[in-house]
Amino acid sequence: MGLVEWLKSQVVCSLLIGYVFLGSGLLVNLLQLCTLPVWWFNKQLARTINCRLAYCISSQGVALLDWWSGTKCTLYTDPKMFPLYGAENAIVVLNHNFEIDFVCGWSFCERFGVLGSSKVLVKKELAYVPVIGLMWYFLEIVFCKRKWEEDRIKVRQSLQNLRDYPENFWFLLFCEGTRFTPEKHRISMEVADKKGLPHLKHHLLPRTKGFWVTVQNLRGSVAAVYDATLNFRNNETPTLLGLLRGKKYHADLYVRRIPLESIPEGEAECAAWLHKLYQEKDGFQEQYIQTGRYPGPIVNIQRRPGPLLIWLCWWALVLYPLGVVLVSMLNSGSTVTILASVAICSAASYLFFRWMIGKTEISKSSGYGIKGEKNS
Ligand SMILES: CC/C=C\C/C=C\C/C=C\C/C=C\C/C=C\C/C=C\CCC(=O)SCCNC(=O)CCNC(=O)[C@H](O)C(C)(C)COP(=O)(O)OP(=O)(O)OC[C@H]1O[C@@H](n2cnc3c(N)ncnc32)[C@H](O)[C@@H]1OP(=O)(O)O
Ligand SMILES: CCCCCCCCCCCCCCCC(=O)OC[C@@H](O)COP(=O)(O)O
Repeated sequence: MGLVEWLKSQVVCSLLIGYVFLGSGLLVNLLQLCTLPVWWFNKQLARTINCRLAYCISSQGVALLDWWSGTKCTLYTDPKMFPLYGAENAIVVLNHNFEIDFVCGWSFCERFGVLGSSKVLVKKELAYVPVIGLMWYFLEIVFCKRKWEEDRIKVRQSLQNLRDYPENFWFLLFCEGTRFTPEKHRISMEVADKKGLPHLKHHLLPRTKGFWVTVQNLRGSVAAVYDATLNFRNNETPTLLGLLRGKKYHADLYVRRIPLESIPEGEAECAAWLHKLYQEKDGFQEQYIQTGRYPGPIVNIQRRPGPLLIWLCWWALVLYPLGVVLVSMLNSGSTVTILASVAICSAASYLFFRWMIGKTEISKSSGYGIKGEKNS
């Protein structure tokens, strides 16, 4: 391990990254709250401002992935479709096996210029995560309780609201509804048996209602579904903690563009279409595992410097006051007081950031998809 790698792996670096993320995030949240009056007289302007503000938060995840850890993201897709990515609204259907799949999603959004406006059908519990929750609220992200009877009206309404969104967006759907675990897989295959559906080897049985209601409500304002399959080289199971410690991974994403017109309108037909899509996705996963690559050609798309520049600005802006406080403490306080204050503040921010990271960990995944267990 070289000196730079060793430095990156030190807990103090993770602490500083967490501190910058929380400090800048809370500041952006405050600015987002200040946009509230703008919504009354110019909704589209308020939305555009909030896309830019959200970019200032989520681009830090991209900087962490692309620049700090140096993780490579390779895109397999039809080069003819390439010019459309980022130039149209799309629904993205992605497998849900990895703890950092959302960071890779952000990275691809950034490369195609839709990071600030990207959307997702997300579980309600994440609305209460500091920084991210409020950011998503102002981005009009669609929250669900994963209880269809309670969700159906709210989800439909939230989707309808997006029809006149002023920026191009990708709407991400993890149709499996929860992260893959062997137990959830076994149970979902029992459901597949009951429904007379073929077994999937690498995916949970997809939930179809969210997909159907999204297609139905965004038809006319979204041009296509991007069927996306993500994997990591060398059988890696990447983690956010790994990224924070500077560990480099290599993500491979296979994307197929499917025009929205080709998706059936009726609920049952749409559900059958999605089940077929997941059987195909399962085939791509199998091919990746066997051969280390996907069927399509590779399209080169480089990381961009924007997230790094913004991150550096945040470091300067957020660490400066911390430095001033430390220096004034050194000048005035007793050594014991200084050491105690530094230890308490470091421990508090470490625990807080560690709790947030816990939200991404599959070992702490919800009981959703396991019979009789609650969703959260
Ligand atoms: C060029 C580059 C292209 C792409 C780049 C890639 C990506 C970039 C894109 C965007 C990035 C943007 C943002 C990323 C940032 C952050 C995202 C982070 C993560 C958040 C993700 C989540 O929170 S996932 C959880 C929430 N989302 C979902 O759950 C979506 C899927 N779920 C649904 O659609 C559900 O239907 C529902 C939630 C709408 C409702 O759920 P509910 O459970 O109430 O109802 P269901 O109808 O689904 O369930 C009942 C039926 O299911 C059957 N059943 C029962 N048990 C199981 C089981 N274990 N498995 C499967 N099915 C089961 C049951 O029999 C019922 O069947 P019926 O036939 O009777 O309906
Ligand atoms: C520079 C540092 C940038 C780091 C940013 C990351 C901050 C962490 C904030 C937590 C964001 C939470 C996103 C979690 C995404 C996720 O993967 O959710 C899981 C759900 O789909 C399904 O949940 P489950 O049923 O529990 O499997």
